[in-house]
Amino acid sequence: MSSDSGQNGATAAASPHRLELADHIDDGATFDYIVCGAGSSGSVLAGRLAADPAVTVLLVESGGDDDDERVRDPDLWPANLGSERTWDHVTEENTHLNGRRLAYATGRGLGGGGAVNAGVWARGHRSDWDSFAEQVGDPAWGYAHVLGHYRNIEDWQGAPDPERRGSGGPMRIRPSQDVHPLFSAFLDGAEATGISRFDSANGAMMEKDSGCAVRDENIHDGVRQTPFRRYVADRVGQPNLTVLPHTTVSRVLLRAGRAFGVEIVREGKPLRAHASQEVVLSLGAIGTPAVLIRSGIGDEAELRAAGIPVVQHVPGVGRNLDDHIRLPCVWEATDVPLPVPTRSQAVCFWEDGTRPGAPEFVMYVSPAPSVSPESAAQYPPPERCFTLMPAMRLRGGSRGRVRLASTDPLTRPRIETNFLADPDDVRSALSAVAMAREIGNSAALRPFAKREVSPASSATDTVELFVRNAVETYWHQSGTARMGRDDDTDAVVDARLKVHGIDGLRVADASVLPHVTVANTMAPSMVVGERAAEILTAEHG
Ligand SMILES: Cc1cc2nc3c(=O)[nH]c(=O)nc-3n(C[C@H](O)[C@H](O)[C@H](O)COP(=O)(O)OP(=O)(O)OC[C@H]3O[C@@H](n4cnc5c(N)ncnc54)[C@H](O)[C@@H]3O)c2cc1C
Repeated sequence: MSSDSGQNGATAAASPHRLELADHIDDGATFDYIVCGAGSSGSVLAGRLAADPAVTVLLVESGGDDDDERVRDPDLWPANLGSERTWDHVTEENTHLNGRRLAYATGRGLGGGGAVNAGVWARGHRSDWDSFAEQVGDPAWGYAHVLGHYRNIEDWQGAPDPERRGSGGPMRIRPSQDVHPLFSAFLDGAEATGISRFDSANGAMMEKDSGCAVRDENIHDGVRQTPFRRYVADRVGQPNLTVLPHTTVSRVLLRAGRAFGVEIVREGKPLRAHASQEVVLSLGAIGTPAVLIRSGIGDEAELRAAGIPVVQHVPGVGRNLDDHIRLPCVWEATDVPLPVPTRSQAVCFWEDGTRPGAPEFVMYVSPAPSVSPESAAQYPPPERCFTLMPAMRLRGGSRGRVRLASTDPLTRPRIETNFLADPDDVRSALSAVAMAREIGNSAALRPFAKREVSPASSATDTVELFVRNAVETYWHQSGTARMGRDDDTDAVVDARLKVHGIDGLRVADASVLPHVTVANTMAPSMVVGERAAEILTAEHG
């Protein structure tokens, strides 16, 4: 392996954080496993597989290395948006959002979304995991089993909870420190609505219908703990692991119903890498369906229309795109000092009875304007303000779809979010905004709130117009290659993450989740990486 002379040149070579990454592979080189995508799931999987020195692993990533202050310092996370560290997808027009197109970024580079995100550690609710286990018919996806994965993943720094929290795992997790009074007031305001307060957002609270707490975060000594840094970086240099950045997977190589490698593009040149055991797609909920479709695995009518030879008719590929929608509501702030970093230190969850026992709503706070361009035009945010950001899950009728716009691997896919297509989701959005208004206008937040800016009304028509202009993604794209039972014709992979009808090909990332978890999706994506490692190790030794 030689030094990566990619984007940062000589200056970056002096950095103590710089890793000696591969800068080429031979055309036709063979590895036991090829893991495609070095994001939250792929990093966990590649790191776990490479722990066995007898196993060779190629980890391919389209983006660059992670030697970047915007990765290390979680307070700089917004600076990653629009940079080379993100795929800056833009959705198709959505008639339910007044024809708006949404910015729809995902992470790019070593660590993927886990290197650019806001550093919230949110593990998913018991009901999420139990519903996955039920949908795939395998208790190994259930909460009880997943708690074991979390105990292995975490090095928990908060109040001891040995039943639920791990110690000594790769990810150092702690409750947010030095909580600013704005966030304490937010928690007081949430409690005043009847929501109970918990010690941690990821302990017993993830077994209740509602709750509020200081958030947990994957930050240690001010440095973000990325899945890549914590699972892979220490193994870079091992002879059995090749990490190849700046390399894009164009398609899976398939013969007689079996995957035997991938076609990749590096510096504009196509190359092939072969896998003697398995190819795993961990390209995220937008990247994975795009590569499956380019490989001839997808809806046969769509493949034919794109001129791609049909290898396997799997109609669910790219469908069921799930996410949280975010509904930022703004208050002008008083002269009381506001926190400087834009990361929320508190969170609350609640349910509306759609899925009894499963919270549908989550809310964070930003001490800054965090609104869509259309909402900003309608309700200009003052210079000093804070934003309450309720978010909600979508019902089935509002799920979206990812399709190819071109067979070129670097051309953005077409993404339809379909947000708010289901009329019941409009009703839920109105109730989410009502809860934000109750907390934002509560006595607890009065010292911080000079006046409500948006929506500042309870009139249904006004709030509905506000909602359709305000909706934004929470960047929790999931579900586009979802797991399901063998007789579930819309599922893409089975409970063991194997692509239906194809041997030697698995998917391990947020795209396999049948629905988005209650809050953020990095930790659940890491569990998918852990499950994939558990499955592959059990099957291949
Ligand atoms: C701005 C932002 C803020 C977020 N905030 C939080 C948060 O605070 N907490 C939280 O839990 N979650 C957060 N998330 C979500 C979380 O980061 C993702 O859900 C999670 O990283 C998904 O993991 P993944 O492995 O499925 O995909 P990713 O982490 O996206 O990894 C996929 C990788 O595959 C690579 N790739 C894609 N296509 C190709 C190709 N053809 N060839 C080669 N490589 C390719 C990508 O570059 C990427 O590195 C945030 C996401 C974003 C974008």
